[in-house]
Amino acid sequence: MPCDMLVFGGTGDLALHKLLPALYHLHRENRLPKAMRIIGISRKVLPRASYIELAERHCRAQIEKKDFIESSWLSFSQRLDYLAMDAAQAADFSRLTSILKCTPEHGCIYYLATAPHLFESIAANLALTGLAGANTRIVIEKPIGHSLPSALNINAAIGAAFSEEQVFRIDHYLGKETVQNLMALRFANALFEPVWRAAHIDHVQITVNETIGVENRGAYYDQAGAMRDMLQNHLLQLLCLVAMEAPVRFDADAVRNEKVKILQALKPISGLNVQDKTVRGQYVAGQTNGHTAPAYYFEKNVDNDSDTETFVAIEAEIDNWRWAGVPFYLRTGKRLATKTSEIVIQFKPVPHSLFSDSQANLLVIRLQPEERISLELMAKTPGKGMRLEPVKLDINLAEAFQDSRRWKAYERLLLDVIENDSTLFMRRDEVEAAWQWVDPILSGWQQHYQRPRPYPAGSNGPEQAHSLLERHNRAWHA
Ligand SMILES: NC(=O)C1=CN([C@@H]2O[C@H](COP(=O)(O)OP(=O)(O)OC[C@H]3O[C@@H](n4cnc5c(N)ncnc54)[C@H](OP(=O)(O)O)[C@@H]3O)[C@@H](O)[C@H]2O)C=CC1
Ligand SMILES: O=C1O[C@H](COP(=O)(O)O)[C@@H](O)[C@H](O)[C@H]1O
Repeated sequence: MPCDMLVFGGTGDLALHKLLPALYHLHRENRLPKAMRIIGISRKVLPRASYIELAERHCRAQIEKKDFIESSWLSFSQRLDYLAMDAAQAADFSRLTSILKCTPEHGCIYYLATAPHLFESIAANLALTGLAGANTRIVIEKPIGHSLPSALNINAAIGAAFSEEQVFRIDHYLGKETVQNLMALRFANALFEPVWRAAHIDHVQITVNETIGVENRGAYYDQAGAMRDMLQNHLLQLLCLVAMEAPVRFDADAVRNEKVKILQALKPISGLNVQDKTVRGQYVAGQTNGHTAPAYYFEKNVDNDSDTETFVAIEAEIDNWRWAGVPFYLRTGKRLATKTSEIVIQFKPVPHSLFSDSQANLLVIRLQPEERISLELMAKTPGKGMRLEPVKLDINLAEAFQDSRRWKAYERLLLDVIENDSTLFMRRDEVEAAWQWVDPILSGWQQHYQRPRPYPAGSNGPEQAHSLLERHNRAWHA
């Protein structure tokens, strides 16, 4: 169906760095509906030509030189338009009716790339203006709220204006190729299913380490912290994909039914337990990428006495038959030594070892910086005697599929919205179940763990995050 896309927050960081470059790629590959217009919206008064200049400047910086084709940009820019309005003001929405064609034959996608406090009023005003009909969709960004009550309010307000099928709650980690490959690995190969359970798996690690600090997002981040910014959404979604049962079909409801069961089975962590099961950290000054990075509390728009965590590690457990007794170690943080996102499945050792140097198998699913899947197996070293060493069965996904361009997460997800496929988006009950687990940890922190542990920028995080595993004779995958 032909449609237009309205990007509320069209001059913001997300729109300029992620959404417009992704839409450009889709345009260049002829994936966008023919006459689809992309209309940026924010309060700043800007002529259309200046918006196009702003978009071009950012797209040129984001897109690889070889992919930025002048003629493609020119035709893409013809799709771009801009409207200055205040999305908090109901009266301003009447301006949309004159520029939008919301008919049964022509749809409209509303992408809310604004702060979450605007979500409720935007949804309500779109409905009041008659712009929330069946041919429309609304996309909202994580984090959805900052707690369960606020998420319930946002979901209720969105739900009052749009039906659940029209709502796309985006978590860009689900758009990453290797994350989708995790489903292929688990459910398209007979090999892993028999061993994918407590009897054979010692523990699972999910790591999303970043080298960047809070950049220009201090005002938002200081209110959110690593728990709300990353763990409540991206890491819990990864955990769901590792742990869920096989869905009966690969469709939105079947996949999301299985994911929500995992979130509901997470063993609660609350009260004093947070001191045992979680680690909060905050970076202080240190060396990163050859320069000195300031302490978090000296970053722009961050409170000088901030208690916000820039690092979190958790030992989580899933109370169900498949996973009883298997710890899932989650960690994420900013200003760490390396940018690494990976899922590590540590298998149990063989039940009876014939060889003194045998080690348990390890499956590493690397999302970033490169996409690869590697399985460490024990093998005999050449020559006399039975000396064993781990060797890797290693698939570099970029090399395995050399002929195809690797899609960025937002490209895949934006196309899914356009094609009305919500399989890789979070359903309302998933978001609420995730907050249900996270909220008691946040209140446990307030009462029993207010001060985060300091760690130098450029390090591997606070010492306590290592002790979390070492006390059980385990270690984070290096
Ligand atoms: N940046 C990122 O990488 C990511 C962001 N997100 C989420 O995306 C959303 C946007 O984040 P981000 O782009 O960083 O935020 P920014 O602060 O960079 O951008 C906010 C945008 O909203 C506009 N805006 C603010 N108030 C209004 C208003 N009343 N009416 C109309 N427009 C308004 C701003 O323009 P103006 O002030 O001119 O009105 C600006 O264009 C947030 O929910 C964030 O959590 C999620 C994942 C990653
Ligand atoms: O959602 C977010 O994700 C980014 C990390 O995304 P990645 O794709 O670069 O791994 C993070 O920097 C940001 O704080 C957070 O809001």
